[in-house]
Amino acid sequence: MQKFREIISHYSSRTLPKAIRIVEMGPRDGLQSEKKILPSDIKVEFINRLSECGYKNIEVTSFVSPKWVPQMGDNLEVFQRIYKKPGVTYSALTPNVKGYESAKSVGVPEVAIFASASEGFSQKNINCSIEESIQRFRSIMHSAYIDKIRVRGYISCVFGCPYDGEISPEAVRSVALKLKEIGCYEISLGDTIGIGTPTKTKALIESVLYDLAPSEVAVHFHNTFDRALENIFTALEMGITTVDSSIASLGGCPYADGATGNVSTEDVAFLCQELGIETGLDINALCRTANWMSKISGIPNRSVYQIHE
Ligand SMILES: CC(C)(COP(=O)([O-])OP(=O)([O-])OC[C@H]1O[C@@H](n2cnc3c(N)ncnc32)[C@H](O)[C@@H]1OP(=O)([O-])[O-])[C@@H](O)C(=O)NCCC(=O)NCCSC(=O)C[C@@](C)(O)CC(=O)[O-]
Repeated sequence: MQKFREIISHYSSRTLPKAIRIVEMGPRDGLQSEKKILPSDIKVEFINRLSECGYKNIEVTSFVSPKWVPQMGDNLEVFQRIYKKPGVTYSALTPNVKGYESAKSVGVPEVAIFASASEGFSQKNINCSIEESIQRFRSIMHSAYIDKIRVRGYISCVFGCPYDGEISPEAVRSVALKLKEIGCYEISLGDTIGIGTPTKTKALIESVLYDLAPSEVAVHFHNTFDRALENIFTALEMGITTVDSSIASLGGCPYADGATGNVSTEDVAFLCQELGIETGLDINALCRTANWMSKISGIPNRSVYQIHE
């Protein structure tokens, strides 16, 4: 809680947005690197519970190769079985046209393509160079435009890469511009290995805001070194209003050893509440869902803000 106190005292005098949108990552980024593959029944119930927490956006699964990420191998079943609450957008990751077509076959209304700011991670994660990935994504964009499916873009390794080391803000800016040019409505900046700091966050956001409006940028921090919350509030000060997070701080990345989960949704929502920022989320419902998930899956709840039932 000391961290919370520091953030509240540091940011309460700053200019922050009145409201933000939180995109829930738990079912996808959260579960994709868990050693244990959870039964589809649990995933479906998990997403149904999340749907009652007040989100507008939940990333449900990924239509990637099951040989690469077996944890998401039940993508079709999970997407088909979840209750689709009106007003909530349920999205999924698609790395190529094959994934896109599978997602479309079960009525996914929004997909996300995922590029990297580093060549090494691009090769390890999606088996092609950055430039080749952009070409693949063009084919997805072409179909998505015809099908009226919205496309979000991710950039991984925005500060550093487990294979290539430090990444410059200019490298991220260049990929962000390409994703915008091919038609992504929003680009989420992924600190995949969680090495961001407020100073680095400021430099990165300044760089991408040369080409993108703040409303076209989201931030996606993993919390490896416990800096994610400070980085988020630095981004909010700079006009960003979309934050990716994961309930119970679930997650990691199958191709970035040692990276821990996304920043906790409960922690972000609680701090926003204390700072007078509207998230639309019911914090008690979030905490109960995190407790349920942790109990049924055996995955620890790593959120700082918890309720003990
Ligand atoms: C991109 C590929 C598929 C290339 O993988 P590849 O092996 O180069 O693919 P390929 O086109 O050569 O095909 C090989 C086989 O895979 C099949 N295949 C091909 N595509 C699909 C598909 N979509 N769905 C199901 N199956 C597929 C294809 O049909 C074929 O099957 P076979 O003939 O051998 O039986 C692979 O590398 C892959 O799936 N990678 C995804 C890895 C992944 O999900 N990583 C985690 C994502 S998280 C992330 O990136 C970071 C982020 C977004 O969270 C932000 C952050 O945290 O910072």
